[in-house]
Amino acid sequence: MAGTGTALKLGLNSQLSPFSLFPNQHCSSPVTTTSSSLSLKVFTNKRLQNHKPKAVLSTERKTEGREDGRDGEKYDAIVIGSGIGGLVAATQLAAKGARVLVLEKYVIPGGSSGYYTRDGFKFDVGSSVMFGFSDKGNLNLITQALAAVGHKMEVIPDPSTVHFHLPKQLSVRVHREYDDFISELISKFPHEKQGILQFYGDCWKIFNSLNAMELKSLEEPLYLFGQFFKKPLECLTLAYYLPQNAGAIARKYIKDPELLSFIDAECFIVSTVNALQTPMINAGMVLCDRHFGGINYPVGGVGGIAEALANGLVNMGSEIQYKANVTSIILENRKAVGVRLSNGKEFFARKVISNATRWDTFGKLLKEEELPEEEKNFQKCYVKAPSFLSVHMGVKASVLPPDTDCHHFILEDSWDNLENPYGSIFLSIPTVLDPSLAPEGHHIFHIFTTSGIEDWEGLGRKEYEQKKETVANEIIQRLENKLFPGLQSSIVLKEVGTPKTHRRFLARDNGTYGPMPRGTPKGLLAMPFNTTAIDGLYCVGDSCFPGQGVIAVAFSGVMCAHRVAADIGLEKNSPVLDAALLRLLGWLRSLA
Ligand SMILES: NC(=O)c1ccc[n+]([C@@H]2O[C@H](COP(=O)([O-])OP(=O)(O)OC[C@H]3O[C@@H](n4cnc5c(N)ncnc54)[C@H](O)[C@@H]3O)[C@@H](O)[C@H]2O)c1
Ligand SMILES: CC(C)=CCC/C(C)=C/C=C/C(C)=C/C=C/C(C)=C/C=C/C=C(C)/C=C/C=C(C)/C=C/C=C(\C)CCC=C(C)C
Repeated sequence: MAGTGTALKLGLNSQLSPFSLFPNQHCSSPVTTTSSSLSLKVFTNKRLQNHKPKAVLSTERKTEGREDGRDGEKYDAIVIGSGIGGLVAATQLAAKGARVLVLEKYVIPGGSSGYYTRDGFKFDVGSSVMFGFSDKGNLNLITQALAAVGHKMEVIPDPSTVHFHLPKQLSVRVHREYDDFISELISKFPHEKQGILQFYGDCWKIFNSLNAMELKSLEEPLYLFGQFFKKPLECLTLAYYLPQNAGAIARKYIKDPELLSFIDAECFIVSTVNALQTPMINAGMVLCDRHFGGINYPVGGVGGIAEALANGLVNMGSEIQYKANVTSIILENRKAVGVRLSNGKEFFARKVISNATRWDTFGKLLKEEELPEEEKNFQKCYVKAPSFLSVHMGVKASVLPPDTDCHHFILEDSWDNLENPYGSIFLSIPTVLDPSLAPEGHHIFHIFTTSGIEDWEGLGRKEYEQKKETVANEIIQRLENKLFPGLQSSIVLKEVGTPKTHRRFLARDNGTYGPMPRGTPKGLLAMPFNTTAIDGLYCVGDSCFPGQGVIAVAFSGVMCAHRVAADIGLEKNSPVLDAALLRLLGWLRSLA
């Protein structure tokens, strides 16, 4: 690593372009790693060995034309975007025997679950808290997604999910062991012991029901009815909780307003809204998986997950192309048949799956089309959540008190600020678990807080840079005051990303963090699944059921792959039951 002074200078000056969260191709960046990421791995899985690898690095490497995707049905599916949602859909389909083409706008896979490197530090772009990464149960969807392409990642168990630092000096550590967490919470609210046990007890009812089921597409009737037949109690439990929210259930058992605010903070992490707006199924899933399978960090960083999935996809004979910016979805007779890139190239397939958000899919990739009723309903119930400001820093290790946890949530003075822009701060220090991510004697601080794009628009370049510096420094100062004395002076590298950064590099409308209910939702009832009103077009990712979160989008990918596989004849299907179920689901959504 360069000397400390040099690194700081680089961090603050030469690399802080308006969109400096991500690398350009001249610096130490994922670009270098991409080519090696496409190198072949030796798999023991027999079926993978039979596939001929076909790595395609960029659109320049191939000449494509209309006939390429169409005649002979070369591609069964095209996936727009390689976020975890898109990659899981693609790899699951490939594992079922489909031929898939993934088109990614950026230079590496992963979207919000990507990474970048600077001066010996390896930063996760977004997600650092990994659910679904254990080796037991049915809900370890990340482990399963990797296994489907013959890959297993080494993980480091996190002894706690998050350390909450809340108003009135309330400090709660969410221990990996459920009993330790519950005892700590009860010790802070002894008068609410019963309420605490009942609320988290309901969460376990949901988790255990989910964990007992085989997870596939809820839009596929043969599977859904089969599950009702095999696991009636579990399905009825889930159906009961499907339209409910965590806040309403918490209020049945708990009266203490401070404890209810704590439950709000628990839910805010999951959904960026309070408990009254958080679907109970999602709360149950997350608040229990962290104790059942635990939170596990992949050795080498989160970016390795997407790289392994992309490698696996290629090893199974499917393709991924980078720097492939899809600008429109091609329709024929109101059926999606292919996509067009910004360079004019066209690709065709039997099905098109969009991992862009529903706002981007219907607002940009299909902008000529009138918005279908279903999407109008979705937009009536859900708005784009604000984006976020992120600060990635390299700091001297001496600034960390002994036994510092990996993940922190900080809300200092008033519960009223929980959902306000810049109100609460998320901090991950992944080097606590995996020191290899930073040069010796250093740690990574990955800080983020909610922020709307409107705060960052209409500024001149200099003003924009100054504002980034000012806002980031305020956040850092708050962390220094609350937890890390001397933080400012321990920084050796700093990169600030704004909502504009996230809009540009993740191609998400307004840089949104994901969908957020407009009012009080009926649980998950209004959340659309993967099919759309356009024949042949499917959506996947966080604007689909069950919403935001890496494990949530992985589930969305599993569901999408199953529905598409049934539609192209790789899984059993029943067109008559399909039509009936899709109508029933549409009607249920209209009740929300
Ligand atoms: N745990 C955390 O700290 C954390 C932080 C940030 C994000 N996340 C999670 O990650 C989830 C997002 O996953 P996702 O799979 O829905 O999507 P994503 O936004 O991660 O990925 C979408 C991908 O599609 C690509 N793309 C979009 N439009 C395109 C186009 N027109 N042409 C080609 N490529 C295009 C983007 O470049 C990106 O790589 C969010 O729900 C969020 O919860 C978690
Ligand atoms: C169909 C009908 C009508 C009915 C029937 C009934 C049934 C059967 C049902 C069923 C259902 C199901 C299966 C469901 C499922 C679900 C699921 C799986 C879910 C999941 C979810 C998940 C989630 C939500 C997740 C999330 C996560 C997140 C968001 C995370 C985040 C994190 C962060 C932000 C980090 C933080 C940081 C710090 C603190 C630093």
